[in-house]
Amino acid sequence: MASLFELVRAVKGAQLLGADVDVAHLCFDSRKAVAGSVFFAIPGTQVDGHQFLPQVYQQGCTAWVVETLPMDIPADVTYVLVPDSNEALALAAGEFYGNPSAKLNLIGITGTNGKTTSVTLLFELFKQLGHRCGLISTVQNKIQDRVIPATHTTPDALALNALLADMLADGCTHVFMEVSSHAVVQKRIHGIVFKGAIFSNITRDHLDFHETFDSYIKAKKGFFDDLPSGSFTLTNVDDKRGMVMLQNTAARKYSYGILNAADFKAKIKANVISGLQVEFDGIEIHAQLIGLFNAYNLLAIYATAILLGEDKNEVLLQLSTLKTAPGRFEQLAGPLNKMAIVDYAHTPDALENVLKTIQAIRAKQQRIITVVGCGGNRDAGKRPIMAELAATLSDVVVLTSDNPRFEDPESILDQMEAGVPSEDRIKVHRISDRREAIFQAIRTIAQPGDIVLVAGKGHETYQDIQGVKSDFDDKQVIAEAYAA
Ligand SMILES: CC(=O)N[C@H]1[C@@H](OP(=O)(O)OP(=O)(O)OC[C@H]2O[C@@H](n3ccc(=O)[nH]c3=O)[C@H](O)[C@@H]2O)O[C@H](CO)[C@@H](O)[C@@H]1O[C@H](C)C(=O)N[C@@H](C)C(=O)N[C@H](CCC(=O)O)C(=O)O
Ligand SMILES: Nc1ncnc2c1ncn2[C@@H]1O[C@H](COP(=O)(O)OP(=O)(O)OP(=O)(O)O)[C@@H](O)[C@H]1O
Ligand SMILES: N[C@H](CCC[C@H](N)C(=O)O)C(=O)O
Ligand SMILES: [Mg+2]
Repeated sequence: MASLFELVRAVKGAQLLGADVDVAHLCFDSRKAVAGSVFFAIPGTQVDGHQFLPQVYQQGCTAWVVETLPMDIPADVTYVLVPDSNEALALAAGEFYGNPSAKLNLIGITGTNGKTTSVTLLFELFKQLGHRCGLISTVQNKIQDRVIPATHTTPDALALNALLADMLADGCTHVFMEVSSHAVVQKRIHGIVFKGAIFSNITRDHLDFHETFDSYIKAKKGFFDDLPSGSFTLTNVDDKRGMVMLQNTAARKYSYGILNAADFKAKIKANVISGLQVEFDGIEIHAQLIGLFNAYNLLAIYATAILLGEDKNEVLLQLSTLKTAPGRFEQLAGPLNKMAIVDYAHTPDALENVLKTIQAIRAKQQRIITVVGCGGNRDAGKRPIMAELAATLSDVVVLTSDNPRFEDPESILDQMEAGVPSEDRIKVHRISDRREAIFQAIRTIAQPGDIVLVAGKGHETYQDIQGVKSDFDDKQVIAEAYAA
């Protein structure tokens, strides 16, 4: 139980009307409201949560947090009027769970690409260094070795604080989490105390939500703007917006880079099929991860570990043992020397990086066959760009579906195909059924020794068609194609 007044005391401009009450739960979804909950009415992207107030009242919720006053307020309701109910929810959730973030070494990473890879590697590294750790990521959440399924890259404020409290209760000292741009805008991380914040890179994505690239940049920058002076920031100075991110932060500023002057530098000695040979602070290591972009991920991880006070030699020793995150550049060898690579590249930048990496490490005679699609009800602007990149950087392309959601798969493919340069049309096939596309690519199009990149879904285990998620796992389908 907690007093409503106590829960919202940190919310600027909150006006409590009515007698203070004890609440047993916090909730922002009428479908989960139970008697004794305080209900936060949130204006969303689909509906306005305020419209569910009469319903939650019927369900026994007589404590409300609202941004606007409803017409009729029953006499037994206590309500708090706030300027921003997302912000109020986040602060109340922190208070309800005892502000666990402040008692953990919590590291957050934002950026278009590399978040899951980096937090997963940090989590594994710190476990190997002897710490008890938590992980919050797109693929999964983990408390040491216990898996808690993830529904979002960054959970909502309530789920996030509950998870951090569980991690703390379990004895975790270090937690590594992804911070999505949606989470910053929707204040899912408001009030969370980060010890460190990392910026990986920014390129186009999510413009369905943010509308312009500038507002997407501002959303990511908001993460750093809100950090207190006791935290540290670590930014990629080789990214054009790396320094912009830190312009208004009160936190200590550190940088990493391969091309430009930085506090933490790496030198690439070799980038081959078996991994990377990289030099950090004058010491060369072999890493099992492949591709230049992973050198950036490794450098950010190395720098974070040093900033958290870990021993340099011990960190470098462990870095070389780390393996790729699920669905990130996973290689699956097949019969006739065919090789499939499953990668979560679902943005133009990621696809370009992955294809350039494959070009750099392949043997001359190996052709690249790319199977790729673009998600429905997501940034449509990336569709022609991704198809163009696939066509120009591969020998053969199979355009296919990737979670069409509520859109017509053929219309998504039309938009992708429009980006293919006319001279590359000849290379491009179009098979909207993803299973069929993978089978064709592996069994019919690939010749012995060829490489098939299956991009966009990585670790995902479903295909979302019209809101129905059916089992679909690229790795599983590849294995079936190999065995057929
Ligand atoms: C666009 C977006 O981020 N939407 C998130 C947002 O929902 P919303 O604003 O659309 O909410 P809404 O449906 O309009 O409802 C408004 C309010 O009414 C409430 N409601 C609604 C219906 C009802 O019957 N009763 C009720 O009380 C809702 O609980 C909510 O409080 O808040 C919800 C609750 O926290 C999230 O589940 C939802 O994620 C949706 C499912 C989603 O697909 N989000 C994706 C885009 C997302 O968040 N992605 C990022 C980045 C991914 C990455 O690149 O890695 C992530 O962090 O996962
Ligand atoms: N540092 C990086 N720079 C550019 N591309 C990268 C980097 N790291 C990984 N990638 C590419 O981006 C894809 C997505 O990587 P990852 O899942 O780590 O990113 P993410 O930021 O978590 O993405 P999401 O926003 O979907 O959660 C990878 O499969 C790979 O193709
Ligand atoms: N978290 C991102 C990932 C997209 C991955 C791709 N497979 C898709 O479904 O579009 C999103 O929801 O936009
Ligand atoms: Mg992620």
